[in-house]
Amino acid sequence: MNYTDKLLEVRDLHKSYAKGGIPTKALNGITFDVLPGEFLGIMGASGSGKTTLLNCIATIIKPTSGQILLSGTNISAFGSDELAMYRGSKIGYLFQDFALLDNLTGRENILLPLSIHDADVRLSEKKLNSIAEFLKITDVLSKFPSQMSGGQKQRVAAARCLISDPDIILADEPTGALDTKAARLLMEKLQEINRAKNRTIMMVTHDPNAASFCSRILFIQDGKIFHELRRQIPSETRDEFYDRILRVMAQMGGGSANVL
Ligand SMILES: Nc1ncnc2c1ncn2[C@@H]1O[C@H](COP(=O)(O)OP(=O)(O)OP(=O)(O)O)[C@@H](O)[C@H]1O
Repeated sequence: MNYTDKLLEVRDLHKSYAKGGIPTKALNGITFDVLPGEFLGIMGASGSGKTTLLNCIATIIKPTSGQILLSGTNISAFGSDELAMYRGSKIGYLFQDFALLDNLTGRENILLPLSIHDADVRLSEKKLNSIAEFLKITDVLSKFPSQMSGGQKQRVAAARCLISDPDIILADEPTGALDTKAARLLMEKLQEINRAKNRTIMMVTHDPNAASFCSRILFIQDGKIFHELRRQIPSETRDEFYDRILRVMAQMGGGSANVL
């Protein structure tokens, strides 16, 4: 593996879908890097290509052209064994709708990635208990997803991401199905995961409030990068960063937080 100080390098990424015979250009030449320890937000109007970008990095879909390198290794060239290893241990994916298995308890859902890899049971339990305490989900570990609140489900999903120590956590609208209070608690936890646990996070969001927890934001328009904002840490408060996010959103169209 080639050494690089960039965790992720996305180079001239294109993705076209053939929809009803008419190709849709979802990504139209996207290039950026992610450094270890960054909390990168991806914003943009509906249909601008955010999920497509995240899913290319997650190897859920294949780009039409361009390169994605993780720690210097081109993931687009992976064979099926390497892909399975990459998905299982290098990335964690947090979905808007949690993607928990309904017939498994919180504990079983969280341990699932480890049980697939035959991990040491006692070590796994120890790790699980410390992550559960951190995410304030200890009391729901023996409950099924149908017995949990939305916020608890998303924190269980976050614990499932953390348990396999991924290099990067990809999150697609993780607060999209949560009320304001649960969304805030999740974002505070993600920020702590990023800062105190030094995890790299890349998060797609429509919500400027959620985005204000990020250290940098890429704004996507028509499959291209339109603008980039970087939070001045520690001098810039989250409120000040939020105001700058709103201003870019206004420039991108409509002037209302709801348009993106
Ligand atoms: N499987 C697919 N087949 C055909 N077209 C698709 C497919 N997935 C996405 N698209 C199209 O690609 C473009 C980008 O979609 P994408 O889901 O990446 O946007 P997005 O920014 O995540 O949108 P949203 O914020 O609404 O989730 C859109 O025009 C969409 O209709």
